[in-house]
Amino acid sequence: MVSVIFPAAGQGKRMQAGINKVLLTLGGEPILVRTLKTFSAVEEVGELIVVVAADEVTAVEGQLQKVSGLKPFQVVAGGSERQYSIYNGLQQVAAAADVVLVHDAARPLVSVKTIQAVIDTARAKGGAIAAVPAKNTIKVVDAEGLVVDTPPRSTLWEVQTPQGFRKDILLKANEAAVADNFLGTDDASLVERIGAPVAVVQSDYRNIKVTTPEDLLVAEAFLKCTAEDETRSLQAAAKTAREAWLKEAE
Ligand SMILES: Nc1ccn([C@@H]2O[C@H](COP(=O)(O)OP(=O)(O)OP(=O)(O)O)[C@@H](O)[C@H]2O)c(=O)n1
Ligand SMILES: C[C@](O)(CO)[C@H](O)COP(=O)(O)O
Repeated sequence: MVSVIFPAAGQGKRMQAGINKVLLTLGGEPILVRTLKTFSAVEEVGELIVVVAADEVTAVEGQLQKVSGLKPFQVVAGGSERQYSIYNGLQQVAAAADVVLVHDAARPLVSVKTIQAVIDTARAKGGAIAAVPAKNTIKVVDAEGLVVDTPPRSTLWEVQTPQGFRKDILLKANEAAVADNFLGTDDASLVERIGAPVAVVQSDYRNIKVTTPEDLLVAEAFLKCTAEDETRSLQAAAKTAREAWLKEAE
């Protein structure tokens, strides 16, 4: 059985909405609800553990009880950092779970295909993370703002969530991070530290983390055009327009 922990206890400072951004509406429903519905569509997922700020637990629980079609869920209080929120969620994982996924509640456009691939790869390899190949050249920059390295782009992936691990591995990695006072920006970095393998699963560029106000615009646009065949029809329309433009110049 797969348990999924959803860190949703952030303050959404960069969104500047004055409230927890995962409660903002996207395409007519709260970001958090959209995210939970997608995971509920995955057969192997057995429980949803939603981690919110302590003063939001009761309200979020009440609202989620009104949503139909969700897998069994619990709402628990988070911590001051994403990693601490996940650690709190981990304490609640059911004994029957063999794989635990962590997924930012703020990534509502994740696909069922990516979730399933992360589950399968985590079971096979121990750890798996959704990611996309870097599109831009990435530089390593020192404290003075000088470039110190340009890693080959073919080796660089932009990491997303879900990130999935066999339960024992994720628990061990979190305990080690607590013991060493290590704070990572994603879950895999904790697992890498204990020497366990983490495999990359190619996701898609739509699985954005809604972070700043313009991300809401982008996410709404993606929602209007979710299926791959719709992307292809956009590509075809762009090609036709280009041909017309070139013809006009003749
Ligand atoms: N103490 C925290 C901080 C973040 N998160 C969650 O981790 C995810 C990714 O974090 P981020 O996008 O940085 O969200 P915020 O912390 O809300 O944003 P900001 O940094 O702009 O305040 C979000 O779903 C957020 O709710 C969490 O559960 N607990
Ligand atoms: C885990 C993550 O989503 C991978 O891209 C990201 O590192 C979360 O970072 P944030 O600073 O909490 O937004």
